[in-house]
Amino acid sequence: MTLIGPSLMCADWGKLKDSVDMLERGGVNYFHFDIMDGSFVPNFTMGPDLLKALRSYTNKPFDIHLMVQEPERYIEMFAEAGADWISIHAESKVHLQRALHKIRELNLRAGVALNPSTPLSVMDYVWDDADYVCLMTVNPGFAGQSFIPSMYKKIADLDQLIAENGSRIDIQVDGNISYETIPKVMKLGATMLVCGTSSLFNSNDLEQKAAQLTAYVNEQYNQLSQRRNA
Ligand SMILES: O=C(CO)[C@H](O)[C@H](O)COP(=O)(O)O
Repeated sequence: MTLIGPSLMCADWGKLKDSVDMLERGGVNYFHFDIMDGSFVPNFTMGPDLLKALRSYTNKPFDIHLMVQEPERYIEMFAEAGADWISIHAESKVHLQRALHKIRELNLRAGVALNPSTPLSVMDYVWDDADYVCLMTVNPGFAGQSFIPSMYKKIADLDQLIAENGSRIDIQVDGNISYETIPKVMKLGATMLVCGTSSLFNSNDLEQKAAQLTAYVNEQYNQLSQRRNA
């Protein structure tokens, strides 16, 4: 199964609860929150109070992408606010292994997020400490950018490394995940899609958009499974 997670930074913040309701009715699998500190990335977004405000309205997992300079300082804060999965950037000021361990100690799924230019070798000694890798397919900080073409090879390389390591890590892709890029990233091994302006948040009828996207992703998944089993 390939999971769809709307990137809530792309939603209308004046109607966030309604957006969450509509997206859930449309069949999305999790909600993705981009947390930006104005330092690791040149933008500001949401914080733990926003998670708390939305937590009671859905049982779907909250996926927290910490685009912050010192993520280790905020893991507990977001766990208490309702996070289920937390990814931290390998490029931030962090003891990566310790931070991943800390996330898992809180019974959450731990993710490593990588900027487009960061080599996959940063995963070399933490394969056993992570549950997913969030590959940024645009430079982090802003929605509405173009997919960086060299990221196709990076997804394929990561998929191969995961197989070589016998690991069960999921590949999440984030940035310009659209009807055009989805078949390609899924074919290369992506199992978690972060969906923003390119595929979901370009209409007010979010339920219909989510249902259409869910049907499309499921169809792609079934086609891929058939080809792999043929
Ligand atoms: O992480 C992000 C930006 O840093 C957003 O989640 C993502 O870019 C949003 O999707 P789209 O590119 O389709 O607008």
